[in-house]
Amino acid sequence: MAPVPKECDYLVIGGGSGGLASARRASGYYGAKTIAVESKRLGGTCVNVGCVPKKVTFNAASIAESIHEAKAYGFSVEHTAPFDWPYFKKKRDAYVKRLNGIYEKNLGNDKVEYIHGRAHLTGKNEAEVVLDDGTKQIIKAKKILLAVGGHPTIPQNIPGSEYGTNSDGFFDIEKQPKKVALVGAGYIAVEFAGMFNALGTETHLFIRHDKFLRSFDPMVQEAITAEYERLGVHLHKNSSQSKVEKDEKTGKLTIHYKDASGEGKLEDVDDLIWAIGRSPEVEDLGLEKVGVKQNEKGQIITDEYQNTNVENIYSLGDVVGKVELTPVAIAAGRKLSDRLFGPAKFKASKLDYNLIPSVVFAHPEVGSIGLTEPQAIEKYGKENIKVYNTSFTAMYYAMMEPDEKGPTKYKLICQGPNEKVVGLHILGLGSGEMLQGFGVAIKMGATKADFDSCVAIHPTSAEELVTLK
Ligand SMILES: Cc1cc2nc3c(=O)[nH]c(=O)nc-3n(C[C@H](O)[C@H](O)[C@H](O)COP(=O)(O)OP(=O)(O)OC[C@H]3O[C@@H](n4cnc5c(N)ncnc54)[C@H](O)[C@@H]3O)c2cc1C
Ligand SMILES: NC(=O)C1=CN([C@@H]2O[C@H](COP(=O)(O)OP(=O)(O)OC[C@H]3O[C@@H](n4cnc5c(N)ncnc54)[C@H](OP(=O)(O)O)[C@@H]3O)[C@@H](O)[C@H]2O)C=CC1
Ligand SMILES: N[C@@H](CCC(=O)N[C@@H](CSSC[C@H](NC(=O)CC[C@H](N)C(=O)O)C(=O)NCC(=O)O)C(=O)NCC(=O)O)C(=O)O
Repeated sequence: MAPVPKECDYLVIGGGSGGLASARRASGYYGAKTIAVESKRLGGTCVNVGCVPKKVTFNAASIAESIHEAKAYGFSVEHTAPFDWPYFKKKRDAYVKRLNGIYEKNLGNDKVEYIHGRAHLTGKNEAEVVLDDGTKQIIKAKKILLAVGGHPTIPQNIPGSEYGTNSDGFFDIEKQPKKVALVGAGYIAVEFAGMFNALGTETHLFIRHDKFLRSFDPMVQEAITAEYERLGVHLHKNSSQSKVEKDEKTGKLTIHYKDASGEGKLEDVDDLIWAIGRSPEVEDLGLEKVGVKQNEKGQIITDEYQNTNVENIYSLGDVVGKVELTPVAIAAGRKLSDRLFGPAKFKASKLDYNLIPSVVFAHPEVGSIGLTEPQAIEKYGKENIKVYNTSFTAMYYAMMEPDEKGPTKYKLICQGPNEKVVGLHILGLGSGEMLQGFGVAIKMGATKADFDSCVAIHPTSAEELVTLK
C-alpha cells in the first residue's frame, strides 16, 4: 500500500547550500512545517565536492609552497618526503562525512523533517519522492523551493572524453597523479591546476584562448596566466581536443589536441579533468509537468524575488545560474524564507545580486568585486572613471631570489567626481581574506577618499589599497 501523503508548509527539494539555509530559516526561525529532500549527501556540492574539500586541498597545496619557500627564511626544510595523498584524502573524506552528520543534526535542531530520496514535481503543490528502498512518498506543500544545484558539464563530440573525469571525480582520486591534464579556463580548472602543480604533479592546462579567467578584469587575466607559466604549469593555449585514448594495460591516457602550432598529443596522462562549466540538475525534476520556465541553458528562470513563473514555486542557487557561489545560494535562501514566512518587515526581502565579492583560490589568490575596467568604461564612459593600479613585491618575498617572487597587483576603479568605488580587483597572497572587509566598504558606497581616510596597517599588502596614488 502506498504511504499516506505527507503535508507541509514548505517543501525544499535539494539539501545543498541554498536549500538547507532556506529550510532551516523557515522552520527554525518561523516555525513553518518544512520538509527537505536530498538524493545524495547532505550539504550538496559545496560540502561534498566543492568549496570544503577544495579548500582543504588548497591548504595542503599552500603548505607545500611554504615548505618550498621556508629555505629562503633560513629553515633547512627539504621537500624530500612526498606528499602522502592517500593519507590526506582519507582525512578529507572523514571531515566531509563529519559535516554530513553535523548538517543532519542541524536540520533536526531546527525541526526540519529530512527525507533522503529523489524528488520530482507531480503538481503545482505536490511532489513525489522516490525513497532509497524504491517506494514512493507523495508530499503536498503550500510552497515548494527548487534548490537542486547543478553538475559538471559533459564535453560534447570528443571521442574518448569519457576516459576523463570532472570536479566530482577529482575528489575520488586515490593516488596522486604524476601527470594530470585539465581542460577549462574558469574557477575550477584554475584552482585545481594550481593545487596539483604546487603538490608536485606535472600539470597541463588546456585553454581555448590565450588567457584564463576571462570573465575577470584584464589585469587579473594577464597576471595570473603569466604567473601560472612562471610556476611551471604547462599551458596549452588556443587549444582544442580531438580525441582521448586509453591504454587498457596501464590505464594511462593520450590526449590528441590542436593548438596554434598545429597538432599534438600528450601521453602518459594519469588523470584528465574536464572543468568546462556546470549545467543545471533538472532532467528528472518534472518542470514541464507544472510548466516551470527554463532558459536556453535549462536553468530555471526566476524574478528578483526567486519566484518562478508558477505561483508558490521558487528557485535559487546554482540551478538559476545567476551567480554560482555558496554564500549567494545561502543568502538567497534565507531572504526567501524571511519573505515567505517572516514578519511583515521582510515582505520585500530579496537578495541584491550587485557587488558580490568572489575569490578564486588560485596561486596566488585572486579576488574581485564590482565592475571590471571594460565594464566600467562601457557603463559610465571612459571620461567618467578613474583607475588606480599598483603592482609591488609583497614583503613575504623579500627573502627570496628574484625568480622566486610572486606578483601582487591591485586595481581600484572609481566613478564620477566623488570617485565612488565601483570595482576592486586584487591578486596576491592573502587576497581571499582581504576582500571581505573591502567588500563591506564598497557595498556601503565607499569613495576613494573613504579608502584614503582609513589609516594603513603596516606592513601588510592590504595597506597598499588605502594609499593608492
Ligand atoms: C569544485 C568546486 C569548488 C567550489 N568552490 C567554491 C568556493 O570556494 N566558494 C563558493 O562560494 N562556491 C564554490 N563552489 C560553488 C558552490 O559549491 C555552489 O555554488 C553551491 O553549492 C550551490 O548551492 P545550491 O544549493 O544551489 O546547490 P548544491 O549545493 O549543488 O545542492 C543541490 C542539492 O540538490 C540535490 N538534488 C538535485 N536534484 C534533486 C532531486 N531531484 N531530489 C532531491 N535532491 C536533489 C543534489 O544532490 C544536491 O545535493 C564550488 C563548486 C565546485 C564544483
Ligand atoms: N572559488 C570559488 O568561489 C569557486 C566557485 N566556483 C563556481 O562554480 C562555477 C563553475 O566552475 P567552472 O566549471 O570552472 O566554470 P566557469 O564557468 O567558471 O568556467 C568554465 C570555463 O571553461 C571554458 N570552457 C567552456 N567550454 C569549454 C570547452 N568546451 N573547452 C574548453 N574550455 C571550455 C570557458 O572559458 P573560455 O571561454 O575562456 O574558454 C568557461 O568560462 C564557477 O563559475 C563558480 O561560480 C567553482 C569553483 C571555485
Ligand atoms: N568560514 C569559516 C567557518 C567554516 C564553516 O562555516 N564551516 C562549516 C563547514 S563549511 S559548510 C558549507 C556552507 N557553510 C557556509 O558557507 C558557512 C555559512 C556561514 N557561516 C553562514 O552562516 O552564512 C553551507 O553550505 N551552509 C549551508 C547552511 O549552513 O545552511 C561548518 O563547520 N559547519 C558546521 C555547522 O554549521 O555546525 C572558515 O572558512 O574557516
